[in-house]
This record gives sequence, C-alpha cells and structure tokens, in this order.
Amino acid sequence: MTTPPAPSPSGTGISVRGLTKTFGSFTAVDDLSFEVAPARVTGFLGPNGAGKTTTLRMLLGLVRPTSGEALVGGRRYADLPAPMGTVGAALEATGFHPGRSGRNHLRVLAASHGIPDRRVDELLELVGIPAAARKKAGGYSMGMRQRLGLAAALLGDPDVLLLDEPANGLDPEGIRWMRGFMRHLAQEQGKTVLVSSHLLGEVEQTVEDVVIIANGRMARQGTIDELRGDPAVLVRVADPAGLARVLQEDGLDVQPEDGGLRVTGADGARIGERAHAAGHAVHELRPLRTDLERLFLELTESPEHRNRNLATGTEAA
Ligand SMILES: Nc1ncnc2c1ncn2[C@@H]1O[C@H](COP(=O)(O)OP(=O)(O)OP(=O)(O)O)[C@@H](O)[C@H]1O
Repeated sequence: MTTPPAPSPSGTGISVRGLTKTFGSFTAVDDLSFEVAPARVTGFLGPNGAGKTTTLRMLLGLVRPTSGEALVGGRRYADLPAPMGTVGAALEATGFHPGRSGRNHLRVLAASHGIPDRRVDELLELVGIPAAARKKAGGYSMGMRQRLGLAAALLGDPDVLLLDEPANGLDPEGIRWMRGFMRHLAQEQGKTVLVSSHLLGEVEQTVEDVVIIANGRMARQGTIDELRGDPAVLVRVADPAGLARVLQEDGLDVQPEDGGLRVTGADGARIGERAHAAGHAVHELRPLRTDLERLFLELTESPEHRNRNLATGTEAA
C-alpha cells in the first residue's frame, strides 16, 4: 500500500492556545491565543520584553509552556514527524562558530540532516551572501549574520518560518531586501511567515496580519488594514468652526483636536481643496497617526510596561 501524500505545504499554520509561561513568580507570557495563516506575512509585535521571543521559543520546543499549547501544523514541535521541513527559525543572529565560514557552518548543519551541499550554495545565493559566505563568520557584520541565519532557517525548505527581529542590524537596503524576501516566501512560495519586531514601522509595510502583545498578553490582532482604521488628517485654519460646517456638509467626520480639526474620511488633498474652495486659507494640513500607531505608542509608553521591564532583574538560572 502506498502512503498517502503529505498535506499541502501551503496549509501549515500556527495555533497558539491559552499559552502561558512563568519564570518563578514572573509571567512572561499570559494566556495568549492566536492563529497565523499560511501564505501570509504576520507581524508579531510588542514593546521590548512583551514576551515575543519566549512565545517563538515555545513554538520551537525550546521553552516548555507552563500551560496552554504552541502548535505548528496542529502539532507540538516535539511531535512533528519532519521538523526541519516544517518549521525554520532565525531567532538570534548568534550561535555561529567564529572560526568557521558561513558556508561551512551551513554545510555541517545540512549534512547532519541529509541535505545536499548544493542546497547550501543555492541558499547563500538567495540571501545575497554567496562570496562573503566563504569568509570566517567571526568577521561578519550583523546584517550578514542575519542573512546567514535566514539561510540556515530555510535549509529544510520549511512551510513555516519564525523570524525574530530579522531587520536588526540591517542597513536600509538590507531592510528593503528583507521585506521583499518575506513577501516572496509567503506570496509566491505559500509559506507561513511570522516575523517579530518591537518597532511597528519596521514591519508595517510588509505584513498583512498583525498580532500585538504587551506584558505577555494579547493587545490586538487582525489584518493590518483593520487595525490601522480610517486615515485621519489634521487641518488648521483661522476659522475652524466655519470649516467644520463645510466639511460636515460633505459627510466627513470632523472633531476638534489640538486647536485644529481632525478629519476622517478624506485625504489631505481633498480637504485642502475643499477648504480653499470655501475661502479658508489652510495654515497646516498633515496626516495624523493611524489607530495602530496610536495603540502601539500607548503600549510602548504605558507605565505598566515600564514597571514590568524594571522588575525583571531576576533572571532564572
Ligand atoms: N529564562 C528567563 N528567566 C526569567 N525571565 C525571563 C527568561 N526569559 C525571558 N524572561 C523575561 O520574560 C520577558 C519577556 O521576554 P522576551 O524575550 O520573550 O520578550 P520580547 O518581547 O522578545 O522582547 P524583545 O523585543 O526585547 O526581544 C522579559 O521581561 C524577560 O526578561
């Protein structure tokens, strides 16, 4: 009897259910639940110390959950029949032997999993460090280490990729490259890409879905468009009440803000033109923060978040 074909690689998602991790009396991850869909890039966002890395480590079986589940393709990492072909991770750009070339590092890793050397060269080409990979990894820049880590994560051609702050240490061109590469992996290769960052702006242009955590807990999740909300513009004129009437007659939502008007429902060009046509000289016109930017700022600056980080000087051994 022949074995049935493996399930489609494009169908492997991530499920986190009631996931909790405590270190002593400190709760690093607190009853977290979310799903990550295949063939999309999902941003895993939160301020420093929110619990992102701990969650990723639980998905990889490196940290044991106190309770709840962290599943890839419906299974715990330890129960995956082919872990390397299911999930690849670039957690930190360290762990490479400094005296060994990047290429040799990958070859050793590949050999221990029965992966041919040509896959190593193919990947070094793909991540853009074919020549540099012959040099000793000890001399690599942070950006090169990030690319090498990404190549290592891709060795087994996994369905799911977990990338922890992959833009760290990359220059603007490297960041552009990384964004395009993540989109390519998800959209053209159908991979499930979960990318963590403590900077919203770093991933905002790349991700389709967002999971935001703070203090180990879920803060918000949804598509990036849902979370951004309607774009709003701040407009200042000498007679805000007069302009507000004009814009409201046009069906726009207008609220007083910061001595001017916060207008939702139209872009700056339309508001400027409307104000001009109604005889108002515009003193200032600028886009306001999106709902997502506001939320992220609140989370980053909340006293609860600061206190939590100050209170974490007791690392478990
Ligand atoms: N082994 C450990 N023992 C004690 N506390 C830990 C341990 N590992 C993580 N923590 C704490 O758990 C919290 C969450 O850490 P984690 O690294 O998961 O956050 P993060 O969201 O990835 O932050 P960053 O953006 O800084 O990487 C932090 O306060 C951290 O100090």
